[in-house]
Amino acid sequence: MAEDYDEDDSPVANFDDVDEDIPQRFTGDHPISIRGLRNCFGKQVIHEDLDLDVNRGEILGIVGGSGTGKSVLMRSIIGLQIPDDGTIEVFGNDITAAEPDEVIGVRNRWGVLFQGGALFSTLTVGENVQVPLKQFYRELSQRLLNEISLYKVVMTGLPAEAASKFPNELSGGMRKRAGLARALALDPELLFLDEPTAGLDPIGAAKFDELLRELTDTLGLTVFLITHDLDTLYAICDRVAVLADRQVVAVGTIPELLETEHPWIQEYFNGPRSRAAAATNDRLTDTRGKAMDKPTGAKA
Ligand SMILES: Nc1ncnc2c1ncn2[C@@H]1O[C@H](COP(=O)(O)OP(=O)(O)OP(=O)(O)O)[C@@H](O)[C@H]1O
Repeated sequence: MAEDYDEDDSPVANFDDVDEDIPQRFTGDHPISIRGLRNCFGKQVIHEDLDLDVNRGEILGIVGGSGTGKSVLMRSIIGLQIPDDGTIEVFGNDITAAEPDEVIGVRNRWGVLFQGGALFSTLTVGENVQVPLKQFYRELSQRLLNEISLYKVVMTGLPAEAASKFPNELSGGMRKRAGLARALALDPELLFLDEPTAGLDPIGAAKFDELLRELTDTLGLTVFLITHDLDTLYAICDRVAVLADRQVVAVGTIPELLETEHPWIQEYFNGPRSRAAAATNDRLTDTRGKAMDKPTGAKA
């Protein structure tokens, strides 16, 4: 992107040659495709021969008992954990075999919301959102950075004033939204979320879920969502992938998962908490209408 200057000598972006910088959106079926993944820490084997395809446009929930390797799987896909074996294709590129330059070209097409939000406490919310923008688009003027970050903040349902606040001046729910605004800074096609509703009260969690479903549909995102929250699984996930025994042992809609005989799946989805979540979701669907509440891509 070429640099230009406005009347007060601030550099402004020149978008004439911007097409060269922006990759085409991925049009294949599976923005993420994993085969034969193996991850170990010393003698501890976390994943062994793990396969997974994520469908374009879906919200895929990732569940599994504590320590089954959900976060390690996410870290492998975004290049923070080098696998011992296997291939991980993101947008059709095998990132495990890619040169660092190639990984950078893919990295600006995803956004990540880590557990806890991971905002920089010494930066305002707006400045936090500007961090990835500055990293990938060094030519953007401060004026444009301010405008883009404000737009992202408002898009996640925060008031405009939140952009000039520091993270510790916000509630837990607002901090999650601020983290989401930063994850969306680069207009990603893929969004990774690690337990985004952990620590939120049920109403705050339900509102965050609604926002996530709405943004996924309007922005055409594909979402990889690690969660323990059964309400989230029922309310917004198109499919759920279950990690157990070092692999993805099943992936499908919740009714499809219930047809499998895996003991962890039966215990998890047939337990009282799951039945309560299913009943709540059915009640909401009845009250507000199927079209509003059911995930668009859901088969169930
Ligand atoms: N950097 C590391 N070094 C050594 N062991 C690690 C490292 N990161 C993760 N592990 C181990 O890998 C296993 C899987 O961890 P991971 O955080 O992916 O689990 P998880 O499924 O996300 O768990 P939870 O639901 O409790 O968050 C755990 O036994 C953990 O101790």
